[in-house]
Amino acid sequence: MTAPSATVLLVDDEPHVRAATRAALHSFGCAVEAFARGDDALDAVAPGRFDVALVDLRMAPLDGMAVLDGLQERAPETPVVIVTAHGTVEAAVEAVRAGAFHFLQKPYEVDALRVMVERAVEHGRLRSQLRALRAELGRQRQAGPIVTQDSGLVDALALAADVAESALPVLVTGESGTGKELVAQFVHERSGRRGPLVAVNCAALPAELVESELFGHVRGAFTGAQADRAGRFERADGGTLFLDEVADVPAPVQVKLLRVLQSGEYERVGDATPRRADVRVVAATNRDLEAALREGTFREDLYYRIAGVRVRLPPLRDRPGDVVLLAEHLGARYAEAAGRPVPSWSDAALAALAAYRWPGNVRELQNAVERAVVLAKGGPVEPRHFPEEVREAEGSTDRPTDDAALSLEEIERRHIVRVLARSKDYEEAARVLGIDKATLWRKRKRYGLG
Ligand SMILES: Nc1ncnc2c1ncn2[C@@H]1O[C@H](COP(=O)(O)OP(=O)(O)OP(=O)(O)O)[C@@H](O)[C@H]1O
Repeated sequence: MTAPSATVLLVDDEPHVRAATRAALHSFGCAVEAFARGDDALDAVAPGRFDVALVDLRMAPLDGMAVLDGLQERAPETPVVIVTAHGTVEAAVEAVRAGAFHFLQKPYEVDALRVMVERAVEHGRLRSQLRALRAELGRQRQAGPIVTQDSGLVDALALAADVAESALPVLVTGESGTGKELVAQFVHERSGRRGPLVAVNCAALPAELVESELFGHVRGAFTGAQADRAGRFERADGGTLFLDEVADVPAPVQVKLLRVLQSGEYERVGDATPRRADVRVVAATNRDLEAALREGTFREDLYYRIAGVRVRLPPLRDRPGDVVLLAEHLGARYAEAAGRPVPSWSDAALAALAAYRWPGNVRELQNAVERAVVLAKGGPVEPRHFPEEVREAEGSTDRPTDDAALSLEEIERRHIVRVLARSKDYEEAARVLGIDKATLWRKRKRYGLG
């Protein structure tokens, strides 16, 4: 058997057929879960739990077609082989049309069963691989150039480019939506590594699953581990692993992470066999890792291992010159992908973009820009095409403001916002405003301008 660890779901209401099929499957190394009823079988189904399903067509209360339907809904990756009685080829063909992988006519030889299961398992594996590849391609297609004119960010990217070809880990820090994943792609593309870029978000996983997600597990390692499974390190072999929200790696797993970073060695959960992976790690966090160090929730040795090369991404509000640049870039890119004309921007729209604080950083800007391009229907983008909070950030929007009702302070704040948006750095803004940098800094703090 090519796939000795394949787990087969067997659904047949005849006890002797179940027993005989189970014995045959065991004899070529498969694990089997057998059910007499389709509804009980469907209750046991979860994505990735079975490598192949062998389903009898004629059963009650649920027949094979209904089980096929349920399987496609709950575990679309699992290939289904429909088993039919002699002379019911038409129904079997119908099942294949409805999405079954193939059918097997009773009575069949054990060898025919073996070949069918082997082919179905292989088919399922290829399908999963294809899906993973498509996801990777989608990820790569989305990645565009990193657009910035901020000198701090340019320096940080130059450092990332300098170390890209080495195997050194890189730590990318920045608020949510500042482009950490984009930097991981930037490093991977310049690394010359032929393997894939695989991403894992440690904060999105329940703590008890992080280890098995990173390193994989063997069948039976814990409840729900129905089959052997490769982890992200294994899948990223020869490539790059983007470890997002690294501060959320639970303490016991941090030790194992340190080990794989130092020696390339790790073990799957439930298996003592050491494995090796050649993986470059780009870690990211939007939290204060130094604070986590002080609090003792993040290991110091791991910190020094991953933070040797550090790329700091400033929040968008601290890169006022980037907002308009990015809006134009993202607007043109979106319009091109959506087959719409490249948008033009009214002055009021640009002023509104520049005045807003963008707590969700570039991701929020991207959403606002895409929405505006759609709503503007090919005409110039106006403030009314932005979400309310963006519209309201600037006084000079579509809604005329009664300037006479504003305090001097508010007028000063708005003027500073406007000048910051048009200046390439704080020095230039201070010059335009006719104040020194320290005064500008105090005013920025007072008005919450980054
Ligand atoms: N400087 C930039 N130039 C062009 N696009 C950018 C830039 N920064 C971010 N983006 C785009 O903004 C979106 C958010 O970026 P990304 O997903 O890399 O952020 P992140 O910091 O990883 O966010 P999170 O912490 O929430 O996961 C992406 O679509 C990315 O392509």
